[in-house]
Amino acid sequence: MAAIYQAVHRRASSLFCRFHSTYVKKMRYLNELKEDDDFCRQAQTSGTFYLFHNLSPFLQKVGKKYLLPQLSAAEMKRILEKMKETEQWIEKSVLIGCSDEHVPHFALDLGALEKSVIESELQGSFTDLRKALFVVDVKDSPLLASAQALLRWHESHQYCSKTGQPTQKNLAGSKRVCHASGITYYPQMSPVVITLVSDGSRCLLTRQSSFPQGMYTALSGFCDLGESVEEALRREVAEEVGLEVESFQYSASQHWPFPSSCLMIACHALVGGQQTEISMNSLELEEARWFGLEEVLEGLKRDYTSSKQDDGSFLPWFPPKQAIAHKLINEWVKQQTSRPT
Ligand SMILES: NC(=O)c1ccc[n+]([C@@H]2O[C@H](COP(=O)([O-])OP(=O)(O)OC[C@H]3O[C@@H](n4cnc5c(N)ncnc54)[C@H](O)[C@@H]3O)[C@@H](O)[C@H]2O)c1
Ligand SMILES: [Mg+2]
Repeated sequence: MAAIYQAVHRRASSLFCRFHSTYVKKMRYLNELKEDDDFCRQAQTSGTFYLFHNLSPFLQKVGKKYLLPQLSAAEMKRILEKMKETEQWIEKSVLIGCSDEHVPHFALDLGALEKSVIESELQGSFTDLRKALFVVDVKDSPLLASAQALLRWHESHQYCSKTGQPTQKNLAGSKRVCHASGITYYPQMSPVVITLVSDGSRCLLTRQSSFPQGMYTALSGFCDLGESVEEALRREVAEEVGLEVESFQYSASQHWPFPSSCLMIACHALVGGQQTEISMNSLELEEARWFGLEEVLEGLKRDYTSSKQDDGSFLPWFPPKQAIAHKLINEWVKQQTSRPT
């Protein structure tokens, strides 16, 4: 009965959808896949698959480029047969999007299978996300980050935290349910505020000891439970560098997979000209200092390799364009260079 209702509902929505844009149709289609297990199971037979192994994405190197291959359902079956595994593996995949033509995309972690066999069969390698994210085409990195985040969430939410019983994912992987308690778990992320503080003519960039040598970035911090974005922003700036924010402006947001699923909320903040002396919290930061426009422009031209000096020290460089900190720094430069002198 439920299946008939869903089929009728789908027919009605597709008629209704004739008047909708490609984007709206796509979002409605994805939503249906999340809500209807049978529909999603059927979609898995015509979808494409991105492979992971213990959360490392599968990449192919072609010339100097790293490609993110999508396997068809037929190729998936062939690989699984070759490894003497059943097609049921496909049901372990999670939905991560679809094309404008409604070809659904799934991510599947084959961590329990022999890595080297898959790598030689498909002529590529499973690559740590910390490398993969920065070598694939920039347009592919958000997909890679969110696919890994969803797979990671499922891997770490196999059991109900109330009953200790196994939880079960829906076909699309948009939730997990504990049938003993009836609790539904949804994928979670932690909100983080990232703030480029300026005093009007300089910007404040910081280093943690865990960063690659020479890399400086904007201040960041996890939001505490119950805090608004503006409260978290003011608190983090006060905690980490001892300054009081006068005003701030939202810039953009980004999903970030490290350490696991953050929603980065990026802002520009101003501190008063009278109040620019940094009092750094050395438990959290290794260095925090003001950078002038010239130094920022020079830093933007460098990366890890080119910042290394003959004596082994590193000149400042900033996060690559995949990181939202890069956007904040670029926006600050634009604002400084477009100001009337
Ligand atoms: N994409 C970017 O451009 C960009 C730039 C800077 C930082 N980041 C990310 O922002 C994240 C947070 O920045 P930070 O390290 O300065 O934060 P932070 O200043 O809040 O300090 C981190 C500490 O906060 C605690 N903490 C509180 N809530 C936490 C939670 N939900 N998850 C993990 N730890 C929590 C832990 O003790 C942790 O060591 C980092 O993990 C980093 O990957 C991204
Ligand atoms: Mg911080």
